[in-house]
Amino acid sequence: MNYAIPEEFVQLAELTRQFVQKELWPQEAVVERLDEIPADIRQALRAKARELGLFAFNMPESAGGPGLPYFAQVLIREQLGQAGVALANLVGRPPKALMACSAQQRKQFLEPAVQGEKIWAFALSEPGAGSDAMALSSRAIRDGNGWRLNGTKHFISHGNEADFVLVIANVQTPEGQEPTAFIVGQGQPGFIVGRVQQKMGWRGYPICELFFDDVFVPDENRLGDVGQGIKLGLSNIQDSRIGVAAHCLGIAQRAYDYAVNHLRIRKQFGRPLGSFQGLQWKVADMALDLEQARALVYAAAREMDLNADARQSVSMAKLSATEMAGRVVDQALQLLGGMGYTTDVPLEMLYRDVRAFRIGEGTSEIQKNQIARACLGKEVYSCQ
Ligand SMILES: Cc1cc2nc3c(=O)[nH]c(=O)nc-3n(C[C@H](O)[C@H](O)[C@H](O)COP(=O)(O)OP(=O)(O)OC[C@H]3O[C@@H](n4cnc5c(N)ncnc54)[C@H](O)[C@@H]3O)c2cc1C
Repeated sequence: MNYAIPEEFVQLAELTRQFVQKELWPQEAVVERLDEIPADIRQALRAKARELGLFAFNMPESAGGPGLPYFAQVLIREQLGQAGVALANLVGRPPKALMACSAQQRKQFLEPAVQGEKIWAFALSEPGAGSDAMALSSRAIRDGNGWRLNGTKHFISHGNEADFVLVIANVQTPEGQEPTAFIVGQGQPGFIVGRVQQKMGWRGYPICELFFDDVFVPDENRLGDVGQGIKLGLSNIQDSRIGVAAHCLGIAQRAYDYAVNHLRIRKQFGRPLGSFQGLQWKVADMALDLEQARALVYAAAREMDLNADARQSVSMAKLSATEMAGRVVDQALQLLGGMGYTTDVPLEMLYRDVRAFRIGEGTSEIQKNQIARACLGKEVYSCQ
């Protein structure tokens, strides 16, 4: 399909495609086996991503990033999605919430994040607060020139290895509980890394429990104002959702390409598999499914570039692309037969990896809520 992609964005996507295929694909087997990215490989790949200008591709120029439009970011992320999740994420995307850094905080937090010198984790989810992010039980209480932070977080990506964690906790004010963002450094007294949570896919990409036991946070490590925590934490939720959607296009495309190639060369009953009409129709369904999702993702990114309220379109794109990728990878694996189930080909990895995207950055059900709210209007939608 012709999406009238500007030539410079086509080149960016091509540069990313080559990086993925030359640098990331060869490391997938070792990451899958070890469930971690060895330090030397991690450093080399981060350096390469920086050299190619891909690092922090999500950041605006004012933060030292390339200032790419969302459409270009989506094209890059789509290509990165063709690699295993942990490797794809080495191309850092610092939390956009850091844009709220004060002039003083920029040097210490924002700049090292954009340059890839410091790794960040974002800690919102708790055992009692998932889709309902407002149900936080983490608390911060005023203590002299700072705060005492107590609480438990879980599922925190890179929480065990991040230099800094952006923690959202409630502060009691006369108006009630006000979610507020705090920056906590690794190794600070009372900051305890708990279990690395074992999971189905995303090997080499740790998620873990974090405990905050009376951690002292100086006031200069508060990000934004009291009460701005959820707003800040979720300030890049549209970016994250469109990014996940684009990533899933990449996963699905890789699986689809693998399956189509297999149908061309594999023969059974004396004929290429691709000559059986039952399988041809599967390919047609996969191609259609993929292209429908791609059209939604590209359209939503363009809407974001127009500074429009793109919440409904982004939720449609996220819902459509993540669900589509699950279906396409499943069919692709089926088309490879027994080979698809082995670790000799990447389909079983993609099958495991793709599942989490229907959960993170707002589940499929939460995307439907967002879409329905826009369709029905807030008053009717929220009427009890
Ligand atoms: C791989 C991975 C990485 C993650 N990384 C991070 C991270 O770095 N930082 C972080 O803070 N969090 C992270 N998370 C957590 C993630 O954001 C949550 O898992 C997600 O928001 C869903 O919350 P939950 O798991 O508590 O599910 P729940 O909210 O308990 O939902 C359970 C089920 O109920 C459904 N449901 C809930 N409410 C409604 C409703 N109102 N209407 C209809 N259905 C509903 C959900 O869709 C889901 O199917 C990560 C999760 C995963 C899997």
